[in-house]
Amino acid sequence: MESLPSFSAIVLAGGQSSRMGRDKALLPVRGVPLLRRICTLAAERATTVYVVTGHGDAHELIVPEPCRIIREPPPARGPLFAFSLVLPLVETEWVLLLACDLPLLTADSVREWSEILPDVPEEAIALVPYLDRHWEPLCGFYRRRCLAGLRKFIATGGNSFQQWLNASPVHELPVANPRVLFNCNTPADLEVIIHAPDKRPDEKHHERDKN
Ligand SMILES: Nc1nc2c(ncn2[C@@H]2O[C@H](COP(=O)(O)OP(=O)(O)OP(=O)(O)O)[C@@H](O)[C@H]2O)c(=O)[nH]1
Ligand SMILES: [Mg+2]
Repeated sequence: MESLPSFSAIVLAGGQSSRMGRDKALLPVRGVPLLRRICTLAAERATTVYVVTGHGDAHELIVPEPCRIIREPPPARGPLFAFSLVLPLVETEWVLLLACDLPLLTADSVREWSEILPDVPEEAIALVPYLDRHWEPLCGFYRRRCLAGLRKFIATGGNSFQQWLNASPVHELPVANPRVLFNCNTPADLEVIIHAPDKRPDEKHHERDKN
């Protein structure tokens, strides 16, 4: 049997959780903190998992053993910048970038998506879901060599994933079940996940990130 393509993972966990009102990464869903859940899932498939956070002391206690915590110095400068900080550490051609607030993402989806990697055109710098005329940048794969373009974009004052990806050659990642991308940003989103996890979380009822 052909072996699956290898990739690393970067989990971003250094946000301010201003809409949630408390650190999302620590929120338990069915007894497991969101950050711990996503790290465990990523570690099932990725060769190395990097967790980028400015909240290192609290996060160290819940991040599972094989993951590497990369402490980001304050002030937090947003997800695009945090990604650029850790990308130089990545040794595989592909890296899966993940937010910590994806409670419905499954290891099966990640495995399925990773099988597409060998077929992504050489010129593409990333394989990212595109739904409702928006990229879902914090649940997508990036080629390590996107770093040069990313640094240039940041140097010109850029901080939006949407703008960066719109200006770059990106391959769309087809997502059969968009529910797995559900993003838990607010107390209302958390309610849905805790009390009605099987209800289809409605796009209209959860706030999109402004990345
Ligand atoms: N390391 C790092 N992660 C970040 C930063 N900003 C956001 N993130 C992470 O990126 C992911 C998506 O961000 P959001 O869902 O907007 O989270 P947030 O910024 O904490 O929340 P809001 O303040 O409500 O926008 C989350 O996993 C955050 O923890 C940052 O400056 N550094
Ligand atoms: Mg979010």
